[in-house]
Amino acid sequence: MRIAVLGTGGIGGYFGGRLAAAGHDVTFLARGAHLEAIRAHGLVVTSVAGDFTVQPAQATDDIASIGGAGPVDVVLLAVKTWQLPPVLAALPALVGPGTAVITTQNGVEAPDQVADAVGRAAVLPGIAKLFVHIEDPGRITHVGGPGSLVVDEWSATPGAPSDRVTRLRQAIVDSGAASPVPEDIWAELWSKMLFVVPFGSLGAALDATIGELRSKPSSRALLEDAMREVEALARARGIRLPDRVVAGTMAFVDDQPADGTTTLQRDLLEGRPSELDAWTGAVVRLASESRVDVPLHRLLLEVLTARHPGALLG
Ligand SMILES: NC(=O)C1=CN([C@@H]2O[C@H](COP(=O)(O)OP(=O)(O)OC[C@H]3O[C@@H](n4cnc5c(N)ncnc54)[C@H](OP(=O)(O)O)[C@@H]3O)[C@@H](O)[C@H]2O)C=CC1
Ligand SMILES: CC(C)(CO)C(=O)C(=O)O
Repeated sequence: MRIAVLGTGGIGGYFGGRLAAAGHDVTFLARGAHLEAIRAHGLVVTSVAGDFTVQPAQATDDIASIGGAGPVDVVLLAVKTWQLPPVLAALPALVGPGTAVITTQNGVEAPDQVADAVGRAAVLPGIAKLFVHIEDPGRITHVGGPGSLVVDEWSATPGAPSDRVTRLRQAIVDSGAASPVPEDIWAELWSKMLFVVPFGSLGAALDATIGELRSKPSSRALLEDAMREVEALARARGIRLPDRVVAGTMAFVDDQPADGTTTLQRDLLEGRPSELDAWTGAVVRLASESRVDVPLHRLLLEVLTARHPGALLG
């Protein structure tokens, strides 16, 4: 398959790297010192699921040059939410009638943003579950989590995946990652939101790891309360979340590496622009639209915005 990885960070470097190592024709969009290191030494991935290096790796900082060779089969869209606008502006040149554009962003709004650029038929909502980051220029580190990338068509027929989704899931599995079949991709996307937004915003507000949040009774209770707010919002919007989704998510929380933190928390605490608007901001915004009360998320948004004035600047 001809694949464009737009954003070679934790997610793009990990899943794109595995697909390249498995023999697919992958071009990585990267920039700066990271791009230089990839060009010089390849893309080096250290992973609890097995280390590998893509060398040579096809990498560029010019999206137009990828589209210049015609549409690709798959776009793995793996930039942060606030980095989407310029990438989406260039995306149409990479998309032909059969191209699948996989979203990997946390939150629930990226699929619609991509659909506005290239149409719903191209979009495969995706959910990445793993802890992975850029360690140094050219080097990606995967420290834990399921290591999965769930994908499906926008309007999937249960039990009857499209040919391109079947091929893609098989390619992901053959590359050494997991790609479980979701019952309902939208419920899966919201379930991830229900996990990551409470974890991310409370982790940032309290400067706590997942191990600390889950082991102190006070923060554990807040985590569950925040998850219940997202559950109420999702159900109000007609999302068919699994029964007992909060209990199931807390069991998942208990299973994650104790020192795990979210990308949101790390970006906020290190003073970088962040996805706060797409995570906590989206919960508050969508709740107001759906007339659902989310006081804990409102408080977290207020506190984090006041404490990190650059957080909403993309
Ligand atoms: N990391 C994780 O464990 C998980 C992340 N996610 C989600 O996946 C998405 C991606 O996250 P993650 O991989 O951590 O992010 P990273 O910041 O690690 O990766 C994004 C990469 O894209 C690059 N980039 C952005 N715009 C451009 C551009 N126009 N041209 C070239 N390069 C560009 C960035 O470069 P630069 O640094 O120079 O801006 C960066 O290297 C997020 O929405 C996140 O919520 C989901 C599950 C787990
Ligand atoms: C918490 C984590 C690593 C879970 O996949 C995540 O999605 C993020 O930090 O963006």
